Amino acid sequence: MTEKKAGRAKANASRAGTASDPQAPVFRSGFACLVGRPNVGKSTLTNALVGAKVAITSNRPQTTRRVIRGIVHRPDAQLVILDTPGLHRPRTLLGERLDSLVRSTLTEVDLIGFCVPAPDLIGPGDKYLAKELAAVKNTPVVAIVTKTDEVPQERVAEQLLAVSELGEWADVVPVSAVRGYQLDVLADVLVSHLPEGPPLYPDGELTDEPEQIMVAELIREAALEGVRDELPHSIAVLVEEMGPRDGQPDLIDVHAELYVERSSQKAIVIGTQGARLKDVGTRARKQIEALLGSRVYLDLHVRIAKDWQRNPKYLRRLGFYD
Ligand SMILES: Nc1nc2c(ncn2[C@@H]2O[C@H](COP(=O)(O)OP(=O)(O)OP(=O)(O)O)[C@@H](O)[C@H]2O)c(=O)[nH]1
Repeated sequence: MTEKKAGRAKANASRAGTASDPQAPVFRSGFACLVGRPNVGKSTLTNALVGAKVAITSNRPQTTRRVIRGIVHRPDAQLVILDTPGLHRPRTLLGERLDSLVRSTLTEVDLIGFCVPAPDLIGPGDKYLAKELAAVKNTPVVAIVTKTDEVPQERVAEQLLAVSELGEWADVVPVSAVRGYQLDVLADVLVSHLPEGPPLYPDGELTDEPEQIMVAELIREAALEGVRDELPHSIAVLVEEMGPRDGQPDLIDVHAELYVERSSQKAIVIGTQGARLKDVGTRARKQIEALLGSRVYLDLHVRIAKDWQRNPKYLRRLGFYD
């Protein structure tokens, strides 16, 4: 069953027995997915729309490797956002899998948000994506010009025009996730393109991403802070075990492994006499405690998994399936 159908089945099951009322105001629901080059602000926008930190942001490209959902609950609608990794031309096996993940996601959603940052000139990456999106039939695409706070009004206007010329968009909306500019307008526009339907998830639920994956992403984010360019593509985190400690239900033990590809990278992550790893652990623990609302003991090990990005065995262990 596809994700969309599974969601609908879940929703229908929970509403069985409810008589339909012809006078009831229209409720819309569905899945939207934000695509765009790496670093264009998809995660930040997801967080801003959802109003909680569910996707991981960083000023490094391609930190989002998994589809993470945020759910916007409104009185008139429910918008489930799939936050996709940056769609890019495949370079490694990992890249190919990301792309097939993104492509299959695109065909299963009700709506696509195509993000293009206001400050950057339209480049080959945006054109490549626009072409990909044109091939996705029967799904409305809303073009979103992001980071408008970084440039003057005239530049925003220029970019709106340039983006409009890139393809057939259902709407074009400028927005600043950081300033909260036009977020409500964007939410209205996105919702207007959703089909009528009942809520897909229970009220109050922000994300159904398994907690372990979110915890792994928080550790990865902490490990990436302030490191050199080569590392982001080479770090992966796997949470081996997570759960309340025996006899201490208010303390959650998290055992995680941080994979790098080479011993030189291991040295960078660990730092002089383990100082950096200790710092990464402390920062990650605070984030995890905030996420889980509980005290956390974080046990973090660094391992070398040579060429894990090209090794199907490691990719499977890290949750990237064929
Ligand atoms: N000034 C400004 N910066 C923004 C805005 N939105 C995002 N950013 C910054 O842009 C950088 C990238 O944002 P992300 O949300 O991680 O981008 P992404 O598209 O999800 O990136 P990937 O996960 O690599 O695909 C971060 O440093 C954000 O703080 C915005 O509205 N204004």
